[in-house]
Amino acid sequence: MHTIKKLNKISPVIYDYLPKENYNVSSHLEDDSDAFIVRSASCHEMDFAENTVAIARAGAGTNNIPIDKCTEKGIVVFNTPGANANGVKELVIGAMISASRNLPEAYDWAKTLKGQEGVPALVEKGKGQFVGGEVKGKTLGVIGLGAIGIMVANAASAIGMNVIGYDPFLSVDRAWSISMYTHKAEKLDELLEKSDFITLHIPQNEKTKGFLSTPEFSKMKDGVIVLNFARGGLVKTTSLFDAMESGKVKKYVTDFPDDDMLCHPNILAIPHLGASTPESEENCAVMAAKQLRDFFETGTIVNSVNMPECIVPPSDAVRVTIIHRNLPNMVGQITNTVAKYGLNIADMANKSRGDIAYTVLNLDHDITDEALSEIRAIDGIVKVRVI
Ligand SMILES: NC(=O)C1=CN([C@@H]2O[C@H](COP(=O)(O)OP(=O)(O)OC[C@H]3O[C@@H](n4cnc5c(N)ncnc54)[C@H](O)[C@@H]3O)[C@@H](O)[C@H]2O)C=CC1
Ligand SMILES: O=C(O)C(=O)COP(=O)(O)O
Repeated sequence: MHTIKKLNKISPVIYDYLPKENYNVSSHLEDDSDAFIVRSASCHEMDFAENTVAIARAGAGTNNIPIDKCTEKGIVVFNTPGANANGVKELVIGAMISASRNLPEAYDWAKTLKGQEGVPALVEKGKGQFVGGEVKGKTLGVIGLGAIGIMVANAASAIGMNVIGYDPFLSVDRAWSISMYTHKAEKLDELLEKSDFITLHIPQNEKTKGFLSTPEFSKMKDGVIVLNFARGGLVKTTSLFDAMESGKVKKYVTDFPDDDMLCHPNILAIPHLGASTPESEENCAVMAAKQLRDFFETGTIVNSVNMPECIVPPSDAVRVTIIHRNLPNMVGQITNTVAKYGLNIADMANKSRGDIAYTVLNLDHDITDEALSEIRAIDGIVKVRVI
């Protein structure tokens, strides 16, 4: 029985993929669970137990997980790339149009007419104060052409916008799905200088914190609308407020508001709803549950943010999975130890990613605790598991 602690509310569809005969999935487990499934709850303060082998982020961003600490401890961190991208894309397009057409202000004003006489006439008389531009023919700058950025770019092209994308790390696979109408900027400045709307779709990490700050705002067009459905820390708040004060930024639309943004007249503050749709929640839960189950039952690793991809088919053999440092002669030492105990390796896989590597051995016979202890004692071995 594997224990999987839920750190957030996760779509119940996970139980279809993690049957209760083999998996105890609950939010009431102790912190020494074999694995965790999480959305946005912070795991930074957690101390992980020796038996913890995986964390599945049912979503895209993993800045709530201490990735380096997990790698040190041989904990595989998964995410679910693309599973909530459509949910975010739809909200970005909707919020962009809402901001341009002054819808939040208009909704609030319409409510003030409640109880007055002749509402239809008052509506006609007052509507002029909310005139707002159409997005067709305007330029949208998309920073980050990953799962979400590409969908936003393509949807914006489809409603007649000119789109400039910027992503110096664009993968070849992703490039295939970008509409031919998206102009790819070589330099961020080109996007900043030409865009009427700018939308952020990059991860938040040490390199991207404060990605938009005073130098970037100063290069933007006057009256630009900036959208942030990625993470709050990507925009330096003091620079943003200065840019709003000077009229450089007309509106800021954010899924990650902090206290001083909540009642600001030119900030559309959304309570992190990008992925909060039944569809996205289900897609993420299914993907996370499948990845955990594959990992527990076969040792397969896909969509990990800290370990190499390694797809190993199910097998009746005794399987030993080993996470270890990516150093010369690690595999040699492991296989020598196995041979010393008279065990034959029927099949094996070995993959690496930076400083870390993963070896999977299929053995013809059961492995003894003594042999396992000897493998664990090899310098550079991080985690050993028998399936
Ligand atoms: N509001 C919400 O509910 C949601 C927010 N997100 C946020 O959106 C982010 C992006 O999500 P996805 O598109 O699914 O991820 P993704 O990994 O598919 O795409 C991220 C893209 O950003 C690019 N990138 C990284 N650093 C960059 C830089 N310095 N300049 C330009 N491009 C850079 C990468 O090359 C990649 O193409 C997530 O990391 C997460 O923080 C994701 C899902 C839901
Ligand atoms: O997937 C992401 O990165 C998100 O921001 C979605 O977060 P959530 O799962 O809604 O807490």
